[in-house]
Amino acid sequence: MPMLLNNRYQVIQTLGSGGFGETFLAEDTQMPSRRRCVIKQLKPIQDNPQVYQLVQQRFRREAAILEELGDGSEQIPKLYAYFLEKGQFYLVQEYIQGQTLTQKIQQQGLMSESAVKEILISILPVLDYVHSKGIVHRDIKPDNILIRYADGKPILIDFGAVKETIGTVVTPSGNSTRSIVIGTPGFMPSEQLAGRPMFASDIYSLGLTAIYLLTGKMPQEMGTDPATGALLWRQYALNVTPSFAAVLNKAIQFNVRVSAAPPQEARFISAREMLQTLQSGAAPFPPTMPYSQPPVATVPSLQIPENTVAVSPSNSNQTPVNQSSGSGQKGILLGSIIAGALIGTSVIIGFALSNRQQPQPIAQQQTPQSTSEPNPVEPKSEPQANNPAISEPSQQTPEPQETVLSEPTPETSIPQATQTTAPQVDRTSPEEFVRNYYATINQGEYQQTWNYLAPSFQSNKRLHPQGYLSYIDWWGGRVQQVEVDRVSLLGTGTQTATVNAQLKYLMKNGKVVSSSVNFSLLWDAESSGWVIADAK
Ligand SMILES: Nc1ncnc2c1ncn2[C@@H]1O[C@H](COP(=O)(O)OP(=O)(O)OP(=O)(O)O)[C@@H](O)[C@H]1O
Repeated sequence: MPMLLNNRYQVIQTLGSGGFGETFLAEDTQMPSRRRCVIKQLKPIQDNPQVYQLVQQRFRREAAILEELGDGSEQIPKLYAYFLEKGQFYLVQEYIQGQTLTQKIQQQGLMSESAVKEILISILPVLDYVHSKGIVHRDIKPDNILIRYADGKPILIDFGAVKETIGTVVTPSGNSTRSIVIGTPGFMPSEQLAGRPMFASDIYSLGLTAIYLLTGKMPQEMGTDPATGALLWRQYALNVTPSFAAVLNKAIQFNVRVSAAPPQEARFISAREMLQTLQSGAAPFPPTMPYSQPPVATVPSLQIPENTVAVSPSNSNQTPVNQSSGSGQKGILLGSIIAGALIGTSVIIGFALSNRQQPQPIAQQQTPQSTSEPNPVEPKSEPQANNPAISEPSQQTPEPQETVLSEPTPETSIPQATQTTAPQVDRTSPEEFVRNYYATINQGEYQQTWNYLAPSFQSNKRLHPQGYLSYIDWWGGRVQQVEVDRVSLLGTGTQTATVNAQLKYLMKNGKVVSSSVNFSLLWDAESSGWVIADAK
């Protein structure tokens, strides 16, 4: 008797299976056409009622995001339904008839530069759209891009955020955390490995996916330059033009710190930037320019399967979970060993980067259309410029629309988080937090500092008309550095603090502007850290 899920979906075959559960091809018996669908089963990694309830809430929220993404782009499968059955979570998605990029290369051989460019030009707007919703895909690789038979368009599948949700665990002290890092060894940049996926992490993975299409080689199969750590891929793709090679090299740069590194040594900061560079046909920097690569790229020098793995950067006794790829190579044991090796690396990098639990990137902006330069207004002349979190609104920017993501859900909303009893020991002081905020900005870690803003503050349209893009326009584009002269505590509640910071902005145009900012901080129990609710 074939399996009937949710008393509705008739399973036809298993498409894949791994640590998170199985993926099925099924027929919807309650549709006249018995339309086909893909059902993804996800099992929570920790089995206890408290976790189950949390995962359930988060799963609902992630499902809402997937629904929105699928509805907003025809290159993302639609979410038809989600349900819970026998303690497991299921997503019912549109079935795309097509071939993964891995299957395509295996069957048809390497792709030409123009074919790869075409795929990038078609998928980058999708990625830009996903990022505009505050979502990092986390697992871009040849297995997770399908080329649809009907129109030849690339389709982005298998978003990692849902799996991360499934990886929710409760620590012995009773705090919940997303304890796992989702991604695929070789395709994952170091910041993601360290538990801090950024929008630019997807660019890195996409760059390596493009290199795979040109070379037929997985990242681990190619050597790295011992001096720079750069991936030595050009020898496998000799026909690639220098300008296209330079675009790909910029996509796979280790460095995502825009202000701290010369532009030629930093990764593209957004999908849109990469798209524009590709479309302009110009090299992003002279191809002979040296570039840096993540030293961690050399860590998994074993023969690594391209499977998605989940590793824990913060909880090393968490059993790593490995999910097999659709190609049928399981490699669970090897994957686990590698995941174990990565845990050590992750812990070190994770601690080096921050003491905060991985924040969920949340950005509420719609895909901004304007590519114009921001107004070169000095901080003093604009009230917003005195604000630590703001950027100059571009006058040509369309008003972003409210989205389902704009409203913090009860589970992540600051008010609720602040009702929870926060740990009273080992709390970073509010003053230290503010100093750390600017130190992190000075390091160019804008994604991280953006995540220090409460969702309601992020979605302040006056300050951030284009969401995160406005934020990095300001910090990455105009401000060279911020000097913190003095930080003083003005008041505290049990879960709140008001802090004044006396600042000096060193602007890129050479001006120096002094400013006084009052921060309203809230304690976020979920991430065990302060968040900025307001700044004036
Ligand atoms: N919406 C979809 N339409 C058609 N095929 C799909 C869809 N989603 C997944 N698949 C295919 O199903 C197979 C299994 O997919 P999935 O990626 O969910 O599992 P997996 O490869 O085991 O997981 P992971 O990539 O997370 O390790 C793959 O061949 C994939 O291409």
